[in-house]
Amino acid sequence: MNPVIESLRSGLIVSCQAMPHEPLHGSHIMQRMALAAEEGGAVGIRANTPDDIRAIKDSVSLPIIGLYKKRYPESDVYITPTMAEVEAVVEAGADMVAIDATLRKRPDDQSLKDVVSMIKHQYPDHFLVADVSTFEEGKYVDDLNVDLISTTLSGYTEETRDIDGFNHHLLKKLTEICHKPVLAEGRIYTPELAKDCIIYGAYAVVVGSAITRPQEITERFVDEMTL
Ligand SMILES: CC(=O)N[C@H](C=O)[C@@H](O)[C@H](O)[C@H](O)COP(=O)(O)O
Repeated sequence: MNPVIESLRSGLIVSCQAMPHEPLHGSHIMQRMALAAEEGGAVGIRANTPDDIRAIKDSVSLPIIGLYKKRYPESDVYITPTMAEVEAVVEAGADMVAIDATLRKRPDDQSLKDVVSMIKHQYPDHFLVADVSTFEEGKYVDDLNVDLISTTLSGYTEETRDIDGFNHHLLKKLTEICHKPVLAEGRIYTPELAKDCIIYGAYAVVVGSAITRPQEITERFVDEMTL
């Protein structure tokens, strides 16, 4: 296995993301978050937008899963939706590129299969992370030329919107059938759950909000304290 992928095994990947409406938005802040994650023992960083990726690349030596969230009116696909965003993520210095790997209509009307082959053809040295929401999507993409599969979108698509919390069931099913390493991602709020994900067979665990979104962390405390 490639040393970059190998370095992620059984480790914690910290997603450092803040959208424009969030209090911690800003590449400098995400760079500090990523530094803190590195200091704490993370094995990788997941980051959104070319600016954040560049800033993090400047000061952190961990491999970066880059993505670029962009909304197009004609499609619900927003995680690195077209080749233009893939190119921007690669140019910014990401080692891996995460894309929406659901079977939904894409903004440029390309099929997922074609997008995956284009990316691997154009960027053969970059690793491709397929963000899925269901078992069927994971099974489908496992046969394409992707390097890792992540449970990122479970709970965020029409088909899965009733799923609340981390989807253990999806992780277990994917780790059973997929030939590619599977990342556990999405609403993993505790170290205990992250450890369980590794026990269930996750190759590595991606944690975002529980580490890097203090407004959400505060909210969970406040909710829990409401008698
Ligand atoms: C659904 C979607 O757009 N997820 C995004 C993907 O990059 C991020 O907003 C999440 O923070 C990331 O997946 C980590 O998940 P969590 O923050 O729940 O630990």
